[in-house]
Amino acid sequence: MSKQQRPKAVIVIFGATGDLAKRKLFPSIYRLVQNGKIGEDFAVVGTGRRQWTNDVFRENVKKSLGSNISSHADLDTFTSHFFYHPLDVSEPSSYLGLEALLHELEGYYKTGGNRIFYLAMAPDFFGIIANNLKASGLKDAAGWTRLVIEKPFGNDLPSAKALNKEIRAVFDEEQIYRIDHYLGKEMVQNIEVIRFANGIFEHLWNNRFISNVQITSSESLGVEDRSRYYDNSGAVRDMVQNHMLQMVALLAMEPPINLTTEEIRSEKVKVLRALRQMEVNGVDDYFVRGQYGDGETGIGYRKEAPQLSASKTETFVAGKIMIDNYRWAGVPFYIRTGKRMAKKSIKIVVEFKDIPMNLYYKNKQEKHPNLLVINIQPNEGITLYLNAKKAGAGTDVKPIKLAYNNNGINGINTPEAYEKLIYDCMIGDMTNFTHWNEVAQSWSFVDPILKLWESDQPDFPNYAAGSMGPLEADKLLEKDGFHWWPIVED
Ligand SMILES: NC(=O)C1=CN([C@@H]2O[C@H](COP(=O)(O)OP(=O)(O)OC[C@H]3O[C@@H](n4cnc5c(N)ncnc54)[C@H](OP(=O)(O)O)[C@@H]3O)[C@@H](O)[C@H]2O)C=CC1
Ligand SMILES: O=C1O[C@H](COP(=O)(O)O)[C@@H](O)[C@H](O)[C@H]1O
Repeated sequence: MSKQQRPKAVIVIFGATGDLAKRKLFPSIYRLVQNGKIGEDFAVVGTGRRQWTNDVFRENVKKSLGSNISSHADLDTFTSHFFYHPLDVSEPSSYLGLEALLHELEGYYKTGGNRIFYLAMAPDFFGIIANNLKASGLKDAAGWTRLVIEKPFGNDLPSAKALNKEIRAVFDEEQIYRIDHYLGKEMVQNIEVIRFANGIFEHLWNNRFISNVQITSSESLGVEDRSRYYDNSGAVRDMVQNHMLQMVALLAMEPPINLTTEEIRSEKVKVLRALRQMEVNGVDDYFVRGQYGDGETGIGYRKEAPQLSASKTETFVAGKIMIDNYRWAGVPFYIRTGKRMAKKSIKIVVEFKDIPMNLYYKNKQEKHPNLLVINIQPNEGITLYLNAKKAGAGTDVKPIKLAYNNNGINGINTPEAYEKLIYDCMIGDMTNFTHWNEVAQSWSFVDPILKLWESDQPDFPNYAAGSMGPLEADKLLEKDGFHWWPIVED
């Protein structure tokens, strides 16, 4: 990429002393610079209430990169682009000094007056920050201004609508980048290509040939030091409303008429609109929840922090999602996600229907349906499970697999999701960010689950740390004649 094409901007991170900035944002910006995607024309301004200096901030940025650095000289040059401005976001006067700093940096780094405001903070602050960016004049930059908003966007549909109204009073929809980092994952982006660039799949991609789809995002970690946030959120808000439903939308959408942001988003919205809406008293037929107790891999959720001792927050969700449209009528999309499960894995299994008559199995009850597995993490790739003849005499069958592994050199995955999304924001590509209509439809789908689960008393804990979740999650599929395909690393 020539130097002229590299995007230029000052990136202001609200919440720069927090976990997300440290674990994801700084390392991603570093890699973008290392890979030549951004050049010299950038600066990062970190904010938080902590009274840090530029030097302290730069030390923290360095630490966040761990051992993933090419040389110490490069590192000093890199962190010299980082500046810290202490600020309490709810205090309008604290924004004044920020404008002066941005002005100075824009002159020095020749960023064309382009500004990204990245809100890496709790959602309660999103509206306040947007209003203060307007009141202080910070949003009226000489170049373009973009607002990146972390999830969760609201707490339910009414609060999301209120938040959206507040933000839209300041920013246009085209300036709002609602980030869902799953949309930056290589293999999540690959779903569209696997589907629409392969005749052998696309023609079979419907209710005549697919019996069910299973999407798992299991984590081996618990809530770590995020329990304050997590306990008010739970797995439905934290994972289902956003990441899991986005994967459902990509798997189920119709081919867009072209690859523009508008067309792709609009196809996803159509799927989300077609999700079968549950009544509160019908949720139990479709969704089950869990919370981990003591187990092989650790202590129970309620013991992780004093304020969790009687928590009824779900750390696991499994659900059956029906898409009531022509292509998908009758095909369950099962999802499950949870903390402290047996392993970290993100995987999609597309199970194809059985052939009408089974000539080759010895045992007529035996079934080896064809599966297309999309491995998202930790391995990236696709595996197709087929049946073939056992070598030797006779026509006995054995399942075989064709596997494609997308991992980079030495098993290092392709660019980190945040790296791609920060870059997309810098070049103004909103395709892999969620439009308000997607967010609203997703809340509308999960709201009945939240309503029911907030109103009754669950029997927690109901799964052991290190397991694949509660028995109810297995029963959910068994009653339809299916079972979860085991999570093996293909
Ligand atoms: N961490 C993660 O893995 C992920 C996080 N997210 C989302 O990212 C966002 C941030 O999460 P995370 O980094 O974990 O949160 P943290 O609690 O680690 O960080 C919160 C940040 O907000 C700052 N802050 C809090 N109150 C104020 C205030 N009044 N004025 C100025 N700054 C303030 C804190 O700085 P200080 O203490 O210095 O004031 C800190 O930098 C959330 O929306 C979360 O849902 C999304 C996906 C994953
Ligand atoms: O958004 C979130 O995602 C992470 C899981 O992300 P992954 O890329 O590691 O699959 C989850 O741990 C966190 O609770 C949630 O807020």
